[in-house]
Amino acid sequence: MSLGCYQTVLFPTEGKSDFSSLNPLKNSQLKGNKISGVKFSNFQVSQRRKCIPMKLKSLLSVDSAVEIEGKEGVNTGSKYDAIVIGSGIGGLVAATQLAVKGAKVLVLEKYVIPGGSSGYYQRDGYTFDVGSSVMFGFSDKGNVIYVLNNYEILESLDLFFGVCLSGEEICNYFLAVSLLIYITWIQIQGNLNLITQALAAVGREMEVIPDPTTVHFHLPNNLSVQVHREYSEFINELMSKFPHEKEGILKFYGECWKIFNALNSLQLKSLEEPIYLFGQFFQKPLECLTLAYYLPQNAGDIARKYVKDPDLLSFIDAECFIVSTVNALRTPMINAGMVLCDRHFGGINYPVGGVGGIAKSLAEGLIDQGSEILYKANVTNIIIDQGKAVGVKISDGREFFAQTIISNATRWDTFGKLLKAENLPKEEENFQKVYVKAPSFLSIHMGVKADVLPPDTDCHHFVLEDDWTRLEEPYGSIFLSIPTVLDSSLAPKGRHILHIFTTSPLEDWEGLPPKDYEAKKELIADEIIRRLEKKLFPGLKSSIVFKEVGTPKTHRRYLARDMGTYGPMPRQIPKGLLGMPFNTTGISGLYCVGDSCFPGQGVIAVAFSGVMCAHRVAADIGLEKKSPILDAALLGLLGWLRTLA
Ligand SMILES: NC(=O)c1ccc[n+]([C@@H]2O[C@H](COP(=O)([O-])OP(=O)(O)OC[C@H]3O[C@@H](n4cnc5c(N)ncnc54)[C@H](O)[C@@H]3O)[C@@H](O)[C@H]2O)c1
Ligand SMILES: CC(C)=CCC/C(C)=C/C=C/C(C)=C/C=C/C(C)=C/C=C/C=C(C)/C=C/C=C(C)/C=C/C=C(\C)CCC=C(C)C
Repeated sequence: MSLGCYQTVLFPTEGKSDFSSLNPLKNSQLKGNKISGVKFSNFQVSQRRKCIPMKLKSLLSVDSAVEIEGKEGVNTGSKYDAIVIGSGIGGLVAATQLAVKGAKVLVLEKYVIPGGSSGYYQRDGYTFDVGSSVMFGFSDKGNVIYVLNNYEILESLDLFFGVCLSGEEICNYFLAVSLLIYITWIQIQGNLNLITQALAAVGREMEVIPDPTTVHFHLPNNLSVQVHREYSEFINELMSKFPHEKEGILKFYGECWKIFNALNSLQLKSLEEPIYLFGQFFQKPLECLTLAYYLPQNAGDIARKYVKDPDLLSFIDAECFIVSTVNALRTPMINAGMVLCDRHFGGINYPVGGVGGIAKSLAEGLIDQGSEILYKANVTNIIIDQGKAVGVKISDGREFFAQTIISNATRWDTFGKLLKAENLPKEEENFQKVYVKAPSFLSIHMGVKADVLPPDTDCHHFVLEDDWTRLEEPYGSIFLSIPTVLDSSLAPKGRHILHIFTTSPLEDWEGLPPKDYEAKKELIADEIIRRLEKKLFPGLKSSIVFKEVGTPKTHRRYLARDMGTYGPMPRQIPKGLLGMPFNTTGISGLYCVGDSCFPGQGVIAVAFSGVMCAHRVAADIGLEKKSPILDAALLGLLGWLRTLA
């Protein structure tokens, strides 16, 4: 998840902006305004995971990437094609995509390094991911040959004949056919490896380590499920836990594959750009209609069509919760389809050296394209002239101007802080009616003695011990990532990293005197560690050699997200993705990108939002085809559709 932990003990004062003391790069040297010489230890890739699909190139050397221009370096009066506020993955993808189309872009980042919730920090020889380490959309499967597996074949046959055949009947009857088709290669476009594509667009490539298990669930009634990379292994394991629901399981996950395959076959660009959108409908009518059909639907409703067992439905809730912070009934089916299949299609892959390398590589690539990135640049206002966004002002008083302004701050921050309240467009009012801020997180970054982990421990765990009703409650579910299982170079020899997080509202942490605040952090962290010790790793507490606890206040401050929120979540049951705004806003020249835009939370989701945003902006500044009449018609139609959500 996105929430990072910077040491609140060191930086307890809200609003203080002495960034020199916050340098997360303990091994780097800050030379004036330029960060240089970040060196990572030798990358020792676990031999257990042999397959390394991509080659390491220019990873994590920020000598040229993190070029921080000084006051004199950036020409504040010059006109850029676009200014991007914030260098989260959403902002960086929008910026780099625009830069490769020929735009001159300036990214303004409040912090000292890029990445936002996908950043990193270093302490005592550990390299910690600020957010979690589960990377979707990061495979080499793009424009590839794709193999159908048995379950998809059965599902397609079932669809084709329009009948409900039992799993066993189908298996016997079509075994021979199925085996034949199994080895038939079917050419489809693979387009969902968006992180890989975003890096490749600016000539970057990262070595990744395939994760054999996306997540290991430890759930009530001693339900333990490992989500194996291989789809058939996962489905077999799930069916073995719920043998009476075999058919329902195949049908629910089969429906996810229909969505995934439709998505994966489209060329992904802005759904707000009519020439592209109509073109896709023309080229791939079935796929587009499939997506249009699922657009207003939620995963929980579809699961209930096929599944009756309450524990299995709760399992599907947990599957959805880890990617949307809400249960399946409130998770858009398109998003569920995307994540529940990509983990088996491209698989989850961890970048060697840590997640922070993605943002660094994008920032490097941006500069290579002739664009600029300025750190310690806290945007305080978006400048509006005659109803159009024309520039921004940063906290030291400097102003920058551009044809378009793209905000990677959340919509609440953009419209609540960077613009005056009277500028709140109707569309934003609607958004705030349909979506609320998801709670923030408590995160614990730890270094532990390696021998506390049993051999073959999985990298990611989700723990909810006794009571399904606690799934969405604060401190109810525990997320745990151990990235050193995949990449041992992230910690000193003989140590592992444990990154633990759980939902926590900001309100729990406000108004406490510093001593009570520290005591509360220790108390809650201890309880979480005790639960993990009991469930997973006996002796955990005594194995801790390093520990830092971040609270919602930490996240609000260092990620610049209102209330430290993880992202938007629907206020009530949503109509799938229908109510989620795209990138244009009610203010001419102002665009939003990131997790409060379609399709929502998640690194791959914000990367898609960046791709969409760059396409729409490029059309508006004349770098892509555009039709003003069709634009007006489509934007009107989409605005109207959103009011139905
Ligand atoms: N797979 C995972 O587990 C994982 C890990 C990390 C992050 N995430 C996802 O990433 C998503 C967030 O990505 P994102 O791109 O929307 O944004 P982000 O919050 O990660 O980044 C926004 C950036 O904008 C900067 N910023 C904000 N206001 C600013 C201002 N006024 N002036 C200058 N800079 C400013 C912040 O410092 C930050 O760097 C989350 O929804 C989360 O789901 C997921
Ligand atoms: C326009 C109209 C109206 C219509 C038309 C139709 C069509 C064509 C449509 C289309 C559509 C589309 C293209 C769509 C797309 C979508 C997408 C791409 C989506 C995506 C999504 C994604 C996501 C959501 C993701 C997420 C993720 C996440 C959040 C993650 C997280 C993770 C974590 C937290 C981890 C955990 C950990 C542990 C367990 C430790």
